[in-house]
Amino acid sequence: MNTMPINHVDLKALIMAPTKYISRPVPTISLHDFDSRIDSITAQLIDAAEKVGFFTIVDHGIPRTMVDHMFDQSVRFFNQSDHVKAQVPFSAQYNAGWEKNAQIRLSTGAADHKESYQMQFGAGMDGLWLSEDSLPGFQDSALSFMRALQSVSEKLLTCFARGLGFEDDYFVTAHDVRRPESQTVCRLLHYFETPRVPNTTGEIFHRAGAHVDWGFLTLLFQKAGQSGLEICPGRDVSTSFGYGDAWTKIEPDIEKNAIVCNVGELLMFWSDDRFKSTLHRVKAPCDPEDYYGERYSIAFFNQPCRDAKIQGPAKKYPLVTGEEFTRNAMTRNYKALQDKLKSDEVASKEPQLEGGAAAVSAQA
Ligand SMILES: O=C(O)CCC(=O)C(=O)O
Ligand SMILES: [Fe+2]
Repeated sequence: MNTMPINHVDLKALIMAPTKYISRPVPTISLHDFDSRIDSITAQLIDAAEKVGFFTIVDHGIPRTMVDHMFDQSVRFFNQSDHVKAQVPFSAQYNAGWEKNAQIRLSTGAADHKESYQMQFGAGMDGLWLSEDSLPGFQDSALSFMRALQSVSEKLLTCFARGLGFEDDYFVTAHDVRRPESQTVCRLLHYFETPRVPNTTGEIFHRAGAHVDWGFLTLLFQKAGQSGLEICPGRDVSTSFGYGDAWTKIEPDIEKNAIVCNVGELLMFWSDDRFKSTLHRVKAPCDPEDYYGERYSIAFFNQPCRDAKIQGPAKKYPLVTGEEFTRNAMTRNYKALQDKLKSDEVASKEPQLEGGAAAVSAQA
């Protein structure tokens, strides 16, 4: 939810300036012996959500072989020709499907150089899976992986409910992926290799422009060596674009099979702003030490069911449904982007603002 007005600064110049980094501990939280340690895990999660908005979880029970298998499936998917992938185009209505170079971020006013494919659990995916003939076994593998992520997510949702003083199953029920109202999304991401030679046009090859996620909680897998994810630390910058601020790298930790988690705007809202959604990006490579190769990542966005009733324990904000929250976020971002494009005079064509992941700063 990018609620703050856009800073009218020369973003391009700031993006091209050498990035300032600070090191900042991003908590690592183990889920081992979850049932007997739930209170201690809850305390750690709450602390991380309040102070950083980003944390990693380990000992979550998803074997690395399963993660690697899903990355292999992702490579298989993206290796299909564009013509084939275009058979399952991104649908704004269902927030699912494939997009390429279509997600324009509010922070950059330009499209990310990437392609992504979003999958859901239910009927919203009708017609949005490639056929078994084109990609045998893909759908089964993806759904098994998504179910595994859902079960890890449910542990975290239970802790967040307990930490906020709700019944333990409160968030789990609101995010029930077996229901047709489910909006939870798994997103495969593929960023293209970036040329190392400085380009004469000055075009910046954004990977994922700075944004905050608007869902509840995002779980992200990275691949060994394919770095680039960065967060802009500090609570104060969580709702503005913070260019020029100091960033912190979140390197892939494959040895520990870590899942990177971040609080989305919805959890911030639902906690009456107690938990902070944090600005992050996949950096446009520009410094010599940056990673310029192609990058694959997998994000799982916990989203509430359309009919979930959303209001924090202190009722700081009026109650909204899951559907309204999503629609409001998209409308606000859509409008903000249009204003930005107008003011930047870069609106040479109508941006592709389908909503959801391929929309402005959506799911992303
Ligand atoms: O690819 C990544 O590492 C991050 C992706 C991301 O932030 C998003 O899709 O919301
Ligand atoms: Fe994100």
